[in-house]
Amino acid sequence: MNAVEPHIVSSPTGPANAAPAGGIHACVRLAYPGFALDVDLKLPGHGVSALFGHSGSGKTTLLRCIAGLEAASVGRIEINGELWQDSAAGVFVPTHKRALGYVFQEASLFAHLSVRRNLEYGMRRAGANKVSWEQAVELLGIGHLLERMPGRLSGGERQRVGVVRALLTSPRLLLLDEPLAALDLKRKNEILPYLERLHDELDIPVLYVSHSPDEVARLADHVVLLDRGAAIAQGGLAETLARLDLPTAFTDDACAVVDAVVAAHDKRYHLTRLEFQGGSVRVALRPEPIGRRLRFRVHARDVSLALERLDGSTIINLLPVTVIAVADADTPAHVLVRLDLAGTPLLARITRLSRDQLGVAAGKHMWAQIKSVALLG
Ligand SMILES: Nc1ncnc2c1ncn2[C@@H]1O[C@H](COP(=O)(O)OP(=O)(O)OP(=O)(O)O)[C@@H](O)[C@H]1O
Repeated sequence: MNAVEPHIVSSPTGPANAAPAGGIHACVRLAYPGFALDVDLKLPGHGVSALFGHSGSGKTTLLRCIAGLEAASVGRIEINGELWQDSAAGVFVPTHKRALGYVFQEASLFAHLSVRRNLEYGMRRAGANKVSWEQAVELLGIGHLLERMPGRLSGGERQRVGVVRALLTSPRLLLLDEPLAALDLKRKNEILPYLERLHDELDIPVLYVSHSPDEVARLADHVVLLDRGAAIAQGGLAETLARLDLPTAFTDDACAVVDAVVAAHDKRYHLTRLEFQGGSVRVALRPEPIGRRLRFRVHARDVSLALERLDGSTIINLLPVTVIAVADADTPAHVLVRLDLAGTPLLARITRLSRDQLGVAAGKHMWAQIKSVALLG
């Protein structure tokens, strides 16, 4: 992690050579002694794209390239139709003209200015705001903190102020570099709902660097796995998590993530039915109203397989699935099975013995028994 001061960057008027809108394209190369970054990313122009990878895999370096902080980087960077860099054409828009908000592990605020003055300082240097003051302050829930001095903020509050400050610069792209890394679990859980609201209520694409599979599962729509400066996978979150061909380092806690909608509440048994593409599951009664979107996670170790529907069982979530592929798991005793549930990917971790006894192989129709479902958020 590079310790750099956060930027407050202003909104550019927009380079003359802007191309039609169309996602984030970051094709970047940069070499340090002993490390080379070489990626070609095509990411959606909305939602949260998580950059995930081990320490030293190049996540921060990639963000710094996108922000224009690495003058030696070469390649092409285009953000929803705005060209920030095209080395072949000699284009390099300087950082202060890239409409981006950058939030680091620890938001560094001016200690002698109140939260309000810190935010106003950022705004003064920005142009017309895409996100209003009221909207940004409300989204991150910092209205009651505006007159405080930074020294009297908790770590989580500082980060929320840092995100508001970044939003008030009218970014076309938000770069969040492990914004929760310096927080303990309690503070992390306090701030995550605010980050989820960002995602749900603002149309600003976010690149989110994280080491934490939990954060990625909870916040990301899209994921990029970085390994030694290369993007070894990129794609939709559910699809990428269910890939069996990635190094075990990324899959030792294999799970599937499913986006669902609250479909029904059963007050008698205190259960809620969540519907998703290809099926539904029942979970302990949820407070959310019918129609609310919810994401849940199913660990591969919590999914078992049967040849027939086993109704004489205490497991209430039984789903018909098709086996897509079988691969080695984290121990020699187990295999990971990728399953398809009418378009929704699931993973099961079963023993090799069961694989052979039940003839688990690609194309086979089976029943998945889901022992536990974890709601995210
Ligand atoms: N200014 C620099 N000069 C030389 N090497 C650097 C420089 N900045 C980073 N590196 C090296 O580049 C590699 C990638 O670093 P980077 O900070 O991008 O990784 P990261 O994935 O963000 O790691 P972490 O999760 O620990 O923050 C590391 O090997 C690091 O030592």
